[in-house]
Amino acid sequence: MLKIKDLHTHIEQFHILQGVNLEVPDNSVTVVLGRNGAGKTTTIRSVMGFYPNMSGEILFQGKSIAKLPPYTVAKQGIGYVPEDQDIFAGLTVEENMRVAMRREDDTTLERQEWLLDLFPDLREAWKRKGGHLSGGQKQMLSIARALVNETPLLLVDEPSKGLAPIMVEKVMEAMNVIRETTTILLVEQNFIMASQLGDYFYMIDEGRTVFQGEMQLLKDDEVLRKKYLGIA
Ligand SMILES: Nc1ncnc2c1ncn2[C@@H]1O[C@H](COP(=O)(O)OP(=O)(O)OP(=O)(O)O)[C@@H](O)[C@H]1O
Repeated sequence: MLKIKDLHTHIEQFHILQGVNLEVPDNSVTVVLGRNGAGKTTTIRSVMGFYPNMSGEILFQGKSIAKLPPYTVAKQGIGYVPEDQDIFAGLTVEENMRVAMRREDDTTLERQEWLLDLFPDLREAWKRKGGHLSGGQKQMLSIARALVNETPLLLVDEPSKGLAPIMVEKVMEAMNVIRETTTILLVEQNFIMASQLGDYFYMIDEGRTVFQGEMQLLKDDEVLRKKYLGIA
């Protein structure tokens, strides 16, 4: 679904990514792990086309998307849920959904219904303004917005960040349903969530891919987890 080869990204004068290699197989959940500042968010944002000052190859369904601007990347069918949730505080949940739609046809409205079944909290908060939602509801809305259009690939940046445990649970349950129809690339520091959802992992350290494999490998390898994640 997605292939990243030797990605280098500069932000201003800084050489942030210095060789990220990553593959996301169809119908999988692939998790990007690494310490704070390792380059996980920059990797996802590079795929979305936020940094024109990059080199390397980014292939989505076999087609190069490197250096395309974010709206073009999104239109190819890549949904993006940023770390800080891109919802409009002054618009209601309903309006936030409508703004995200590329078309208001039956298929899109059916997808919206499916998303509201997946996140009943959003149905309940339908007429509430984005700014008045809880952190968990904002995260759900951000995910729903990214998925309301035809989206073969979803990039999600730390969906559990700052959420109460009950909300983490709800988001994780929803992701488990979403994975049945959507390939996912997930950045996640919460190792419980990462290890329960992930089929494969990539470890990024100092802007480079340093390790990769099936998630089971990492679950079984305490030394590796300690070395790169600082957790036992
Ligand atoms: N706009 C920017 N200007 C300068 N440096 C930046 C900028 N954005 C990110 N960086 C630096 O790039 C490095 C990678 O940041 P990135 O956000 O990708 O890390 P991360 O692995 O996602 O970590 P975190 O879990 O803390 O979000 C960090 O050292 C960060 O300080």
